[in-house]
Amino acid sequence: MLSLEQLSQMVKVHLGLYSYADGIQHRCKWDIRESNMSGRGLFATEDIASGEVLFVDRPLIRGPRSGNIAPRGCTVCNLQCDSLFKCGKCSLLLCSDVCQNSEIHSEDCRVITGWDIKVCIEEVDDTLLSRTLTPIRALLLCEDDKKLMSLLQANTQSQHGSEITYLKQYFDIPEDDEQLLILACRTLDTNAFQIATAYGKREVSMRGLYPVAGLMNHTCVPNTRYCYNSNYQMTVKAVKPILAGTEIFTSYTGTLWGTPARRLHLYKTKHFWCKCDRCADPMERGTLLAALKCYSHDCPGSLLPTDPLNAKCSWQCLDCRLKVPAKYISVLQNALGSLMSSLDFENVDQLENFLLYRAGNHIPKTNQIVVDLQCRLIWEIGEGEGLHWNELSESRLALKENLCRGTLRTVAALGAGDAHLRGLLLYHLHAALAERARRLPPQYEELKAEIESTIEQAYNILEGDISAPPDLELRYRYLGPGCDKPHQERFFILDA
Ligand SMILES: C[S@@+](CC[C@H](N)C(=O)[O-])C[C@H]1O[C@@H](n2cnc3c(N)ncnc32)[C@H](O)[C@@H]1O
Repeated sequence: MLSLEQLSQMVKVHLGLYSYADGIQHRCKWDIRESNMSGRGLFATEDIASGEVLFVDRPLIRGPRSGNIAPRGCTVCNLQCDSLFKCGKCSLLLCSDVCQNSEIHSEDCRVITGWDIKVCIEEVDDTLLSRTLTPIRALLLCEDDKKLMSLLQANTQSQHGSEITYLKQYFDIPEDDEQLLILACRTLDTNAFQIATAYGKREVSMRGLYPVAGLMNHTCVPNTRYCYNSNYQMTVKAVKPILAGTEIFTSYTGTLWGTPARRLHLYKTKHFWCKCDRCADPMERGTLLAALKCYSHDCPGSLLPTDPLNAKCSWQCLDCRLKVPAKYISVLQNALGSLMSSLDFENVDQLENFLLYRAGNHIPKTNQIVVDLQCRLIWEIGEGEGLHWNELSESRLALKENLCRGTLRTVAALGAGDAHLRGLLLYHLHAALAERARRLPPQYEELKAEIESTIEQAYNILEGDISAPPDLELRYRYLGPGCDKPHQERFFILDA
């Protein structure tokens, strides 16, 4: 078996930090060690400052995600569009002659047409082919990259790799290829990251196998964030100071999900029950993201798990101390699920109405469902169809500002540091404040400091991130600190 030292060296060659040819090793501030969490992990070898880049990883393979309900898109440019057609030779989905004649497609097509086909080519399920394309691309890797892939953890539960059984309905896949495909599926399911797409672009969701990032273990309040550039490179940065000797973590779940939802997701997808400090704290650092309304009708209190590390524990009301067994909690959670599925998430009027006037009857305002609705409204108000800045009522503008402030408080209470979500929320708060100042110029002096500091902090967090709002930099230049243009000119970008 390969030692950690050898793995470290392979990883550093992959990152371009180590060259076998001249034996030069560039410095980096972390190493791979045995982790108390599980298997191996990344550890800081020196103190790392907040915002520092830890590494820039590139994917061994990338391509569409494996979910059943993934929308259809071009397998070369990833765009979801109306002009999709199937390649006549391999059945992969494409959107144009350019994509069909591309090198990416000719390689994909070469692998698939190399297998004997069992049915007529038109009968091949293009959705299944898209779902299996990322592991198929593992067959194109050079030997060194195949070796690096094989060194990553690969969970072997039966769900991982089952898509290859379906693929075999259509193709006679040689044994060696099949083994590598199954390994790639397992390795991807254990390690892959969803790749963010450009802001507002209609692309299919993609995943990438980033071997260095894949060595990071999970905690529910991680000390890093990551972002992508247009070449699919992933930059991992510290979101808070990381002391030498400390483990470097990422998160495999949503930041604003409550503990039961996060733990169940981690168990189903990554096969472990998280026991981090946040999971162990019934109050989730005061955020109460999992809280449910007390079972007792006349009590305004919130129910929380008595022992969050035990999925079958009873819940207790913070006010009246009523204890509710786990089976009734599931009933409550299912009822909430049904209530939410009755909402039309595209309809901002309906969401706003539900949030302001109905949600409180069913759910505490700290619950993750309410927080999720709040975020949906934040992202839409000012940007969505019919909700552009010049179309907004005063009350909607004020609502956006309040929702941003409330969600920023939740993110801060969690101790998430300069997480990506904080950057986005600061950007949206800035945008709401700038719109207020544009409408009421006399208020500008009062708002100026906050307009400047929110866009500066947002810029520092989101700079270089492909999913950042496209006007981030312009806003930073015109509305951030240090701009020497007169007031009216600074605001011209909002009118543009
Ligand atoms: C992407 S790998 C992380 C690196 C892995 N430890 C290794 O040795 O390659 C993900 C797997 O690591 C394990 N893991 C990660 N974080 C964990 C945690 N907080 N607690 C328990 N297991 C964890 C789980 O088995 C999970 O499926």
